[in-house]
Amino acid sequence: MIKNQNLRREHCRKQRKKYQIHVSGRDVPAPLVAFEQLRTQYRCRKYLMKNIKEAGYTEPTPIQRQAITTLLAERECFACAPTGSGKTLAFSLPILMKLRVPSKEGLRALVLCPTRELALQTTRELKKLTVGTKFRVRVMTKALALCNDFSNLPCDILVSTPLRLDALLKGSKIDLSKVEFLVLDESDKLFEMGFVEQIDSVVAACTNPKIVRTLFSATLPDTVEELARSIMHDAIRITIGERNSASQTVRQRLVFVGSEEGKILALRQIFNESLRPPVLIFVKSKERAAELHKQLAFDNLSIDSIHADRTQAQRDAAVERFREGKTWVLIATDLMGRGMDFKGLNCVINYDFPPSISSYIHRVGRSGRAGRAGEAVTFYTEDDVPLLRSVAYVIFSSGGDVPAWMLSLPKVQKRKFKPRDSESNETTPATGAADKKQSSKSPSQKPMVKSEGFKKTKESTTKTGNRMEKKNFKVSSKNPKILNKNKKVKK
Ligand SMILES: Nc1ncnc2c1ncn2[C@@H]1O[C@H](COP(=O)(O)OP(=O)(O)OP(=O)(O)O)[C@@H](O)[C@H]1O
Repeated sequence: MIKNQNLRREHCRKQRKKYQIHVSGRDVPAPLVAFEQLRTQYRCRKYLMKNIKEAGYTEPTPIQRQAITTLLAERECFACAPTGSGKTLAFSLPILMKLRVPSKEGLRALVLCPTRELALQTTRELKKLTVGTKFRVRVMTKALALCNDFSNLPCDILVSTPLRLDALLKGSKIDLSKVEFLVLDESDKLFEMGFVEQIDSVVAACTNPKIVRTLFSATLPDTVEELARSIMHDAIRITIGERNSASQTVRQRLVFVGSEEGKILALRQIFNESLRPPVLIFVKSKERAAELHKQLAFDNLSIDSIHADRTQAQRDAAVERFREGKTWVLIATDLMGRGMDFKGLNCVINYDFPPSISSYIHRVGRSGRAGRAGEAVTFYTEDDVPLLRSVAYVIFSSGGDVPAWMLSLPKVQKRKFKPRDSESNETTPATGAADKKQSSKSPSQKPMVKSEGFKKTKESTTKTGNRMEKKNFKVSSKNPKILNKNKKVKK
């Protein structure tokens, strides 16, 4: 018996070493060896096995190996794995397995995403997995949010942005008391200022004592984990590879462009020398996106832009055309930086320097997905030097080449420059009236979070990232609102 246990432990250890799976927590379930094990050991239903096969997934990715068995064991977890490593399937698959069959009982799984675009994409992935069943997967759209009574709405899994859901909770229009699985996707983004209050109210409304809560992201700062740990129960931490690092399949380059004017010249040079569409260009604000779109309009390229000033229909169409390959070059703000999966995206260009390390990691992670090769070019000027060292380190630690002088630049203790306006403003809008109100404020205008659950004391809107950029989160020792409502909370 003891010998068998030791053998099993040794097997787990070897598996984790092979796939660079790092875990911490009590009694962590063994990682999955193969998808087939889901059928033989976990009684996975036929439809799901068929849909996994039809999606072309032959082998689980490292995060899927560990997160699937963890969630099947109904353990709460923090999962940090590189961009494009299959985190969506890592939470979708065990949720569908645990729900087993559609039910009239009401909403049983909830996935929160920071942007509407990501919510739509996640819904699409979930729908692909449920083909052949009567599972109802819904995305919380503007039209759906107008529904007056959700109790009669057939829905097993809901995907939403936090702000829209919070508005419904405030109007007592939706009941989350039956939710068995709560996923916070891109969780570090969700814990940023502006979202925390909404997350708090959603978490507090999920009163099912059996709820399993889970956080997924490619960047999970310690501060976010600490903050969430205060409400999670016996959570397991799963990290794949090095924490908060860029995907190793993306070849990353830094290009000095001298000044602002140098950027357009450098961009045209790249296009002339080696344009390999599709290309995604990141800029720091919606104004910059519109301006660059205008500048490139006569360059004989199939070009489009996506940002908060465009209507929902325009944004949806822009994403669709880019997916179909009709648009070669898409200019975007950080609205597109998180989670968006454009298969075969060859190149990301950071036209404007990213405002934080996490923004850098997520932006460049739009290419090089699912093990494919990708490329990321980041323009920088002298104004960008304060964050250059940190970005250079990220490139260096994911195997890229950077000049030695960049790594020896002085460490920036506190960001001397103001957070740029893109990430915080661009990822929240167009999810309803509340969202619009939110997005029209600059980070410095945003109200302090009053939530009693996850508290922050200082502004840190765009400061997610690795340890080089600590957030000013303060974990409240008590979370009265949540402690009262969720029985499973660790005291
Ligand atoms: N087991 C698998 N085998 C092959 N491809 C997979 C597998 N699982 C997922 N994929 C594919 O990998 C791509 C990236 O998956 P996904 O969008 O879930 O990544 P992610 O880890 O959530 O990335 P991000 O951090 O950027 O949100 C998708 O195109 C998906 O279809």
